[in-house]
Amino acid sequence: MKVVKAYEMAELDRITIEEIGIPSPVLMENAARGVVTALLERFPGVKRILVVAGKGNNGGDGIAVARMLQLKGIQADLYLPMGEPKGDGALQLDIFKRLGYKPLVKKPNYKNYELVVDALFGTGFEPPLRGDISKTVAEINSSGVPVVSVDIPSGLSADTGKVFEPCIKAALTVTFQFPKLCHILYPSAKLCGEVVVWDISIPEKFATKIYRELITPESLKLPRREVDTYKNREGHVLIVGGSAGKTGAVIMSALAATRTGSGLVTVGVPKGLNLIFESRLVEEMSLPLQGEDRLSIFGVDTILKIQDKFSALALGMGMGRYEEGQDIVIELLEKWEKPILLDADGINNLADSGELEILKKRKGVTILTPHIGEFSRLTGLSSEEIIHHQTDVAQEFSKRYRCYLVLKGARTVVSNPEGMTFISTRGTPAMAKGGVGDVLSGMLVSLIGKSLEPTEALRLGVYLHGVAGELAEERLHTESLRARDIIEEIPRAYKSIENFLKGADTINQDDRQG
Ligand SMILES: NC(=O)C1=CN([C@@H]2O[C@H](COP(=O)(O)OP(=O)(O)OC[C@H]3O[C@@H](n4cnc5c(N)ncnc54)[C@H](O)[C@@H]3O)[C@@H](O)[C@H]2O)[C@H](O)CC1
Ligand SMILES: [K+]
Repeated sequence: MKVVKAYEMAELDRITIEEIGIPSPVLMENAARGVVTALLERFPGVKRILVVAGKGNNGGDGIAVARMLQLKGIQADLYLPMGEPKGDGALQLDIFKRLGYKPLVKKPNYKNYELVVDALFGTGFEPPLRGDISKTVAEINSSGVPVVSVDIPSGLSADTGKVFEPCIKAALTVTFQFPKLCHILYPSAKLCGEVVVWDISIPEKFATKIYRELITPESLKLPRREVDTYKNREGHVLIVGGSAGKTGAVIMSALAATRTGSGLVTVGVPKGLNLIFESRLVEEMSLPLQGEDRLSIFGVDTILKIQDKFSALALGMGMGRYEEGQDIVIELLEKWEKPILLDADGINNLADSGELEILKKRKGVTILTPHIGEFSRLTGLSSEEIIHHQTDVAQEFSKRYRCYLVLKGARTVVSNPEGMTFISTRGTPAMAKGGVGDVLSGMLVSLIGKSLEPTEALRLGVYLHGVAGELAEERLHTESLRARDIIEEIPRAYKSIENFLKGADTINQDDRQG
């Protein structure tokens, strides 16, 4: 499913109205019907509703909602704090009045209602809120009455994860045709409550040029093993990293790669620490590299000499940040010709070197998997800028440096050099713990090493990781989840996606998905 910005929605709207000929009041009628349906499903038996409507089309939707509820015998009072609406909203008010209903003449007491429908502003709103209407928003919020927002909670911008104050805090938001960025990205998504996306007859095919998409299970392709396959054909990945005090990162990546399906997994680690890895790993092999408590630059030659043995390389987990580390990263980016995934200190060392341009010169596939902090180091952008515009900044970086990016956060965004971005809404706050990123990099390099098309591999890996985290949380407890528990759930996560694709909907799609 595509995720849109306000101007894209307006354009889709325009094409539908002008080129297909569906009149705008029909779209408004569809929109209002969606709000009424979702509202009554979520709040069955509700009797006293207040609809607060603005002067634009969002207000028009609200007036239609009030009319539809009244016709069902539910008290739905209409309050127009900014006066009578224009355009299609005026048409709606006329219909409302012809049916014998009248808008309230005085400011209502919000507490007299069981539910407030917020139809003040939608996609036409440009924050921040100006004028007296700020007070109305604050009063609705402080009334404690649950709010259903039409399209977007009034006060938010459709285009970003940023929260603008004051802003309506909704229990339910009913949006039209496509979710907007504010419904998906944090922190704005927290103000939307449950999000329902309602079909209002805008054809999906008009949205092909939109570069943002949610990762949904039906869009995934699982790896498939031929009956006559053998271990090398399933990929042999090399995972390079580790330093004194940080050996666990490589171990977790390696275990995750095995569970994700690699035929063979080798860890490339400082030889001074090799015994630690040998004693913790069973199925995985180790390649002792030059270096005592961290990798030395001489290890690069050792790796390059046997490059042919491997299908992909992951670099950086627990390697440490140091000058020689920067040289290791740069030399491998230059000379390793197969797919390379850079994570953690691999990214930090690249950022510290300031040699990002080297990414453009690579022949093989390059994947960077930064979390917000690492991406901030890499780009100089503030954490807020990144979080609020996660798809935009990921897209820009991928296009500029011709690489794949997995930008990790409460939402994770995958972007490719062509500029497509994919958002995963799977996962849980329980996954905010050390080691979880190392597990992801092991899973991703495994799928890349199995020769899946890179965008497909990253979309699947990120989704699988989120589902495995949710399953671990369900089995254990939010506070108790360890990164290793996620590895243990990879098999069940695979199964749940497989069952879903077979048509048995056993996937745990909770309301975080919207
Ligand atoms: N295809 C669809 O999605 C459909 C959407 N519908 C609804 O229409 C709105 C968008 O309507 P629009 O008239 O463009 O804008 P709004 O109603 O959101 O608001 C415009 C209104 O607000 C004033 N304004 C703007 N910024 C501010 C500000 N900072 N402070 C105060 N006032 C502000 C502006 O001057 C206008 O008066 C969409 O969200 C849907 O709900 C259709 O009904 C169906 C098709
Ligand atoms: K609204």
